[in-house]
Amino acid sequence: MAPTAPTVELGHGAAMPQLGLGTWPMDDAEAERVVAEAIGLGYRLVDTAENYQNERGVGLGLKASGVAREDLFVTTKFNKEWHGVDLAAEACERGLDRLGLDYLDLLLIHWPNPQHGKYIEAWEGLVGLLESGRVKAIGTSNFKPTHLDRIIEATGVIPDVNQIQLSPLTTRLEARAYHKERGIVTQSWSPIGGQGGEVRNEPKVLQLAEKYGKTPVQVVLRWHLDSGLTVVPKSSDPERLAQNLDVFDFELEPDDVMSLAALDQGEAAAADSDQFGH
Ligand SMILES: NC(=O)C1=CN([C@@H]2O[C@H](COP(=O)(O)OP(=O)(O)OC[C@H]3O[C@@H](n4cnc5c(N)ncnc54)[C@H](OP(=O)(O)O)[C@@H]3O)[C@@H](O)[C@H]2O)C=CC1
Repeated sequence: MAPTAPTVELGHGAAMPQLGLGTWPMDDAEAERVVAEAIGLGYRLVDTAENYQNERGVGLGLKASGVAREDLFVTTKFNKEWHGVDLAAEACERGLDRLGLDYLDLLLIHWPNPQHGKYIEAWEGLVGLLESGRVKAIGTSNFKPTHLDRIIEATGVIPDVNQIQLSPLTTRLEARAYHKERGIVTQSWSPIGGQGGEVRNEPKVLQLAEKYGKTPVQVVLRWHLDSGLTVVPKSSDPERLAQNLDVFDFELEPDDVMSLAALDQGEAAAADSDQFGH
């Protein structure tokens, strides 16, 4: 059995596993099966979203796993239609209802949608949910430093987590430096390159896989962990789920971490949250 991922302490005190299960794109039936399997393998963090339309399946998978609620870490996110103080609270209640839970470990604003103009109000709503204890941690996703500046200035409350697209091909140095300065934990989405998967076929990755006797995906996941990042890789396959969690018995040498970061294709290769979002 693979080990359970170590945790990182978030700004508001919650302990979040450094590695968890991504669930996009899974439908309810697939999510129910995969979430239960993953927890059985040792996963404790599950990442979903209103937008994935699989929270009900995720919730059934959590229950089917038989693992106690307090030993699980559940993240969901809400869409821009809920960007408002009271609307964010309603989005949380609806998410909880779909998941069949009575609290969330982490609730994220999925995209800032700056053209919609209401993400500061959404953040104020999340601050209220944190204070009421309905959520243990609050955060953002796809927020740039300019968006983060505005919500922090408006409330004085720093997000626990900012979940952004990040891999050796999109290393997001500016965002990471900003997060580090403020104690925000960076969580990488599409950490192994998403469905296209280019990063896992990079010659440098293949060479390091050979050197460490690991798979290319294990090398890429280790790059995130050795760079101080947290990750939510997705797999629906039992063997790959086990493989992706089995990355806590080796570390990359610092030179190898740097050589993978040198694959960066720049900010333009990442989804632009000023232009994109649901
Ligand atoms: N906040 C946001 O806006 C976003 C958040 N996310 C979150 O991040 C998660 C991860 O991102 P995602 O885009 O899924 O990309 P990932 O980088 O996790 O890559 C997933 C792909 O890699 C394949 N894969 C997984 N493990 C292995 C392996 N060991 N060897 C070979 N192939 C493998 C999967 O296929 P298979 O299933 O067949 O194994 C799937 O096609 C999502 O599931 C979601 O939870 C994603 C996008 C946006």
